[in-house]
Amino acid sequence: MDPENGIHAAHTANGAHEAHAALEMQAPHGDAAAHDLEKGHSRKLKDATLSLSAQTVRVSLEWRQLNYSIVVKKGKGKAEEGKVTKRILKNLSGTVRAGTFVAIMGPTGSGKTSLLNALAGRLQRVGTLDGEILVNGKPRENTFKRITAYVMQDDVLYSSLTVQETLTTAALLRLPSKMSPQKKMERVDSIVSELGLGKARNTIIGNAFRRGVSGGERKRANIAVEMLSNPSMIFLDEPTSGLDSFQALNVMSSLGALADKGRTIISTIHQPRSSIYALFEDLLLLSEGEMIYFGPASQAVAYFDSKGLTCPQHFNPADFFMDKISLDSRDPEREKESTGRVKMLQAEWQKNLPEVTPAGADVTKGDLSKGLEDSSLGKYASSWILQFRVLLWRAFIQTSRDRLPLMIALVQSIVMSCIVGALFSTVGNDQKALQNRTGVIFFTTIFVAFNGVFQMITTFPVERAVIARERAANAYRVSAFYPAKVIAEWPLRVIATIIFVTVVYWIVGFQHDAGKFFRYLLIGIWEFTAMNGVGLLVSAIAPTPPVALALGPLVTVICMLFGGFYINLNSIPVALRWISNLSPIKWAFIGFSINELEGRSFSGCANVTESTCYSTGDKYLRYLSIEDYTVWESIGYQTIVMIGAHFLAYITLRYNRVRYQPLTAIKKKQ
Ligand SMILES: Nc1ncnc2c1ncn2[C@@H]1O[C@H](COP(=O)(O)OP(=O)(O)OP(=O)(O)O)[C@@H](O)[C@H]1O
Repeated sequence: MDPENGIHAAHTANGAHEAHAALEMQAPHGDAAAHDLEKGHSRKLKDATLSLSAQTVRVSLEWRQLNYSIVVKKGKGKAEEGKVTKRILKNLSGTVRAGTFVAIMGPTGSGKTSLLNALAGRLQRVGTLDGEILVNGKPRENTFKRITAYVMQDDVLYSSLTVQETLTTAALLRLPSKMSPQKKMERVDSIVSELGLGKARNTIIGNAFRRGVSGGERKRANIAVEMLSNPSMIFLDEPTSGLDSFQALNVMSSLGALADKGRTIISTIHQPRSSIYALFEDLLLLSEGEMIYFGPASQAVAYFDSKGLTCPQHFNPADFFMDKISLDSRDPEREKESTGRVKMLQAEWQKNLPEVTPAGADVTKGDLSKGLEDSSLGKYASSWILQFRVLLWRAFIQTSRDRLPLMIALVQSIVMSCIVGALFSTVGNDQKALQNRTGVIFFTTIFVAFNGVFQMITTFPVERAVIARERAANAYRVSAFYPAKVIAEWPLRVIATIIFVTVVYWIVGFQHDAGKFFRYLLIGIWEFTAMNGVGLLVSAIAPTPPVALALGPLVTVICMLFGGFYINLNSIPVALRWISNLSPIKWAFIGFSINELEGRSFSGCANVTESTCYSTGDKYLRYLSIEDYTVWESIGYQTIVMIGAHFLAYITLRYNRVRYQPLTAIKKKQ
């Protein structure tokens, strides 16, 4: 079957189906974002397949003498002085015409992702990139990012949102404010239709622990999010990784259809099956950072044939090329033979280069700003307040549906409060009771602290990948994201702390006074909120989730050490006292202790003269060196620590971001 006709036929059939499915779809309920969603859904799908290409400017891309190298090691001894530089991309030149579907193929480590990232402006600020990259004949500028999309290899999406909700939030955030909500929803519908996501529309994205859409649908949802801004050029890194061959064909067919509509598609791919290979218009083969072939995919077999490498009949050309351009290091003989072949192919390509990709050939000229839907826009498409509302809604939905972490915290609270209750229920009122009461108080501070930190370090580091992607696309400000996240999640996360503190307070038999109880509860809630900030700070600093999981307990234990229980606050060396002032555990311990012990009498000192006998709680507070504070002062200091922790977490999140090589300042090779 002609793959192109196949795609078109499937696409048209899908279009009708999606339109029908969209009309039947249930709109989620909730706040303003959801309201926008409902409006979008209740409308008639007048033009579900509204052509995105109508507004798309055609974009071509050229690159000349592109070199990318990184310093992998710096020598120590004199003989090794200087740097060891690894050349990842070597003198690459080429042109991608507007509206073509280009596949970048090559063995692992050949530089495919590096080239894709260099062209897309997503190469991290590691190493040196030089050469020339032109878009429609001109150097890239900031507009370039707004008319292009980049689809990462990993599908980083919120697992508990449905496909529809994922796309709706993305549309509300990324499309210009002056576009009406209805138009935004039309855009969502049209993309759902274009990418064949109709059936999956109301299914959650899912993850390894929770079944959601299929791998192919998740990949298409990922592509759909990036498609919302109606990009003229789409870069994709291994869009078929992790998919079975049928799903892979579906995804690649969808991309082929997008190219047919005038978009330029550049995608890396590992080893496509022959029906996927047939979808590519142009093929770029890389080996060891050098070009082996770049031209029509249909002529690649003939090109290899002309170099003495004949592809057997009925053999997948992609497999054949990979066999011929990979280095085989299984034994020295094979390595020598394969190295010689790759070098020959690299040299042959260099000879052909001026003829095959003449500078400026087939280059589309055109003003990129014509591809912008709102050229007056600043860095962000939507206003701060809309971003805040949408992110608040999303954070609430994600957290309330992601029940496992909440359930774990809840079960921990119930189990631990029962154990603590059983252990301390006969705590009494004698001298031993003093030790027992302060023991249970300190244990409460520790439990609440771990609860606050763990709920963040087990969820937020994973979420950071999504945030990184969204920030790279300038979807929203961190100043909108951070408060929305904290405010939306807090009511759900704090429940475990409320249960623990309440049960322990009454089972142990702390003072039967409503005012005292509510102050005690407030101290616990405040400590939890402060430790939430510490958890977010740790997660924002940690480069990976495992680092966050290691760092979180470490920081909590330090807070514990300086908490005033293991070491008397006056015994802490003066130079280190500032650390204890930063510990939410210390302020909670002080608040809890004063609230419970102040004004309370303890038996067992009638005939005792030793100063270690404490007839009143106030005496014991003096012994703990916390008699100078009041409950409200401890809450006040805790408030400062809480605000400080959240502020630092926000600042870290804001500035600890991936930095890319500049778009324009590529140095020309001398
Ligand atoms: N930041 C970096 N530090 C060190 N080496 C790097 C870095 N980035 C890329 N490389 C190296 O450059 C080479 C090309 O990497 P790249 O990811 O572009 O290859 P690839 O063809 O996409 O590989 P794969 O198919 O395995 O994803 C590899 O040897 C890789 O180890």
